[in-house]
Amino acid sequence: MASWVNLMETLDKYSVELQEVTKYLWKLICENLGLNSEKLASMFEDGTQGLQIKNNGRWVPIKPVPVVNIGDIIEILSNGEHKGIEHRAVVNTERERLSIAGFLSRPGPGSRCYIDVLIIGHVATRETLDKYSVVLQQVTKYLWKLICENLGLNSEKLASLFEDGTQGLRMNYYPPCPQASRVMGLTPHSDAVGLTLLIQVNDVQGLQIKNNGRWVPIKPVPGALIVNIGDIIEILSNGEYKSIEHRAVVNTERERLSIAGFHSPNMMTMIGPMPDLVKKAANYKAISNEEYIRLVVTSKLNGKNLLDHMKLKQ
Ligand SMILES: O=C(O)CCC(=O)C(=O)O
Ligand SMILES: [Fe+2]
Repeated sequence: MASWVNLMETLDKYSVELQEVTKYLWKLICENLGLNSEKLASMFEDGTQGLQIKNNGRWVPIKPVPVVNIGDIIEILSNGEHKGIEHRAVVNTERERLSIAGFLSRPGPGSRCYIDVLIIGHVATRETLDKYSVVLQQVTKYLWKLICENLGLNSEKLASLFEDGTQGLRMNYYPPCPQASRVMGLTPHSDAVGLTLLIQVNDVQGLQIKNNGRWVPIKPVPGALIVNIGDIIEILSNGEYKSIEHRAVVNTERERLSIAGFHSPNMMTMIGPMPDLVKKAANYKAISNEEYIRLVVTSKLNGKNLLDHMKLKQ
């Protein structure tokens, strides 16, 4: 399966194709403005630095690579947890500088919005990611069935909740760090979704899971999918399944890549214990999926703290 998404190759292609797309955009802009497009494109070949972002009150210059800025809407939706990034552009004494900003917005309910974000302007990987997304959905379907059988539920129960749900793909890139023991690639957390299917793209070890209070490294096995139980399955199963706390550490010499496929139920699903599984008492409260998402985006990524908001005191 990993051969379907060779991330290194994909990222290389992405960078080349992004340049192609940019060239195409220059052409369109120039046509619109009646300018010489060759001349404009040549100005971008080695980029001019000009963008600066504010960090701890200081202006930090950003190299001319594609930049993603968090916008004000995300700041509002996340109730200030993620801050819209203050930025400015300075001018150069000798060279002119141009930039293009792409604004990403969610194209309405549906399962493909994150994938669309990943491939904006990048037509070549649409097919690869589409294929990969479908394979992941097939694998989860099989897993829903197994989990239902384990829990003594109707075998279609979970599949019906997740069928029109949300699927998100995140590609994680961890650069090498000479002081690897002093930094964390990804802070300890459990995934707020139902199930995560993860591949460790290259053979650099980095994923660790918490078992009996100790961090256990997960060895990368080529082509293997790692299945992480997320918080939603813990809640729906009334605690029969426990979500797994995990983190990613970095390597001193080698970069590391992973792709996480997140699977959440459809928006109509109540996030609470399934009635068939409440034998004595519900261990978690039930809230709408919308409220749950609000809780997720306003909570800090910190171990399994999200579940503290959902647990009912017995
Ligand atoms: O990089 C990894 O192995 C972990 C990624 C992860 O936990 C996540 O994306 O939620
Ligand atoms: Fe995770």
